[in-house]
Amino acid sequence: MASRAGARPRGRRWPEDRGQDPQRSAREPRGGEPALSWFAPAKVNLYLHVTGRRADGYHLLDSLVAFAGVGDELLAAPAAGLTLAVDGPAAAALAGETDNLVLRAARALATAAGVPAGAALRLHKHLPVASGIGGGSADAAAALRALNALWGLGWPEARLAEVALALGADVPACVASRPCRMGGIGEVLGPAPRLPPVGMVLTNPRVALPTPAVFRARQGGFSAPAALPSGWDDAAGMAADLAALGNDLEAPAIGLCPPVAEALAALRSLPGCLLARMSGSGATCFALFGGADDAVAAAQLLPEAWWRWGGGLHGPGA
Ligand SMILES: C[C@@](CO)(OP(=O)(O)O)[C@H](O)COP(=O)(O)OP(=O)(O)OC[C@H]1O[C@@H](n2ccc(N)nc2=O)[C@H](O)[C@@H]1O
Ligand SMILES: Nc1ncnc2c1ncn2[C@@H]1O[C@H](COP(=O)(O)OP(=O)(O)O)[C@@H](O)[C@H]1O
Repeated sequence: MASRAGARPRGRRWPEDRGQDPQRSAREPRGGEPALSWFAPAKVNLYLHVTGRRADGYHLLDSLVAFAGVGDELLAAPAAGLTLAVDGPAAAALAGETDNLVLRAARALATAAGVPAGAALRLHKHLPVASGIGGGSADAAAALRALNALWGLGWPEARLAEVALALGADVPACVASRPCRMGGIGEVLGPAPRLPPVGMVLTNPRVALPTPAVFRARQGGFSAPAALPSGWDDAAGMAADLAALGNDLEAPAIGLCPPVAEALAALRSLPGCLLARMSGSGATCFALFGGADDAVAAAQLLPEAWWRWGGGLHGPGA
């Protein structure tokens, strides 16, 4: 349930003077080793329509993606070789991971840039793994941004996004880490409608749900892309429009993992809940509220055994 409250007060935008990367922040050196930290926020699919399927089996999507004020944190320091240490409340879920997306991202960037892959990386893992909020994708994206700076590459976001797509369909959106309209298999990123300040609760009944299985379990045809306004003035108007849309992966996810339905019912019963829906391929579900304070209070009412978080959005709209 960590948020970046210590490094970035909730509801405040990043200061303009932090340099070219709004996710980068100064960090006290750890153990005498100078390090910079990058925030890897949770990705939330406010709606998700599966609009088609490519010949290679990947699905075409239409989704409005926003980022929550909770996430992992990646620290990067100069080093001759490439190392990664993982700690934090969700680290145990990655104990058996032999090919962490952070290391894959580092190697992919080094290869693409033709530079040696040298960095001492430390990942504070807070987000539940395999849970529909793109934690691994956010970590990979943070690594790309961190090493772009550490290795002095100065690549623009579009060039990083090319390396990102080879790591996962969600990684380009996580490189952007700002609200966007997602198309293609995840690599077509357009502007999002203007988002109002909203509160958000995220919860996961602590069940991992692998993305390929959920896509495989999907039945029926395809949905049309949504028609969205240019912006919303308040959370209630945004929730009302989103209520007319859906997450096409929600039904197959519930079929594979009934606790998703329990999480949705619990979110809908919270005072002030404007909308509750599953994110991505699940099992994490979100609820929207009028403000961040309402969401913080509501999250406390969910079962303690679940992963739960309440707050505001990351970036514009926060
Ligand atoms: C469903 C989404 C929605 O944002 O979120 P998550 O549930 O992962 O958070 C993403 O599209 C997930 O992106 P990501 O997790 O990066 O997917 P990848 O690693 O590239 O693909 C994992 C598997 O998911 C399926 N897949 C993924 C993306 C896509 N557009 N079509 C697919 O069919 C494929 O079976 C693929 O082998
Ligand atoms: N740093 C990482 N964080 C999370 N998962 C990782 C990481 N590195 C590799 N993985 C692998 O990627 C898979 C998908 O993880 P994740 O991005 O959390 O899923 P989702 O996109 O559904 O939220 C995990 O099952 C895990 O095996």
